[in-house]
Amino acid sequence: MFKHIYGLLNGQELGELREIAAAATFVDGKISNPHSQVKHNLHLNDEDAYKRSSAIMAGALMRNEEFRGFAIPKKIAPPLITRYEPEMRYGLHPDMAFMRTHEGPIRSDLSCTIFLQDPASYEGGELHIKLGDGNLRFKGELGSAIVYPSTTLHEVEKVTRGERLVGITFIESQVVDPAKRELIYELNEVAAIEGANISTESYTRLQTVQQNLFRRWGDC
Ligand SMILES: O=C(O)CCC(=O)C(=O)O
Ligand SMILES: [Fe+2]
Repeated sequence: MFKHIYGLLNGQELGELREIAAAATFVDGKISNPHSQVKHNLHLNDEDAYKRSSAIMAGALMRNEEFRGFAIPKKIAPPLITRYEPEMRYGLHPDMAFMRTHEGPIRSDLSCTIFLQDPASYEGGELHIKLGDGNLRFKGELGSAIVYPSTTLHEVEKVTRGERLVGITFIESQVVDPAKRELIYELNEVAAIEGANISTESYTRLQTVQQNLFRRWGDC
């Protein structure tokens, strides 16, 4: 399942992130994956800038109800600003199952791209996700984010004009199994939408089902 979160970042946050990116130093993205033959991008590499920018993006994700409902996050890797200049791309790859972050190890259940650039200002650079013979392409609006399963094979297509600036992060969910997470998400969404339209007794029973499913399928 895929979730597009519109308006994740407000104007002030976007401004700060773009200012941080403009002043920071970037290095070859292979720093995090030296053996990759397909990774051609740039990672922000400046401790203070990383701290400030990841706090803004992680804060925006954690206050966003849509994100929390969909991802049921346990841990979020500090989001990292990544830049693609013309001719840069990140060829088809799977994401690593386990990652080390300076806040400790996490399992990547979901991957997330936060779009920090107006899509009209660059050409190419679509996030392309393969689903068997199917293909999904995302080029999000400024300030929006796409959350997708880390289990997919995906790539960032070549940027042919302008600059693609994004924040990337990985999320460990309280519900490991994607099918179970999706069922909990759907049930919670319907309960939130319809809760006021059913009797108090039925709503209480529904809440019991929600909590007991979560208790069975989730972990803390
Ligand atoms: O930039 C993106 O949209 C995704 C990058 C990516 O696939 C990764 O860092 O593993
Ligand atoms: Fe990836």
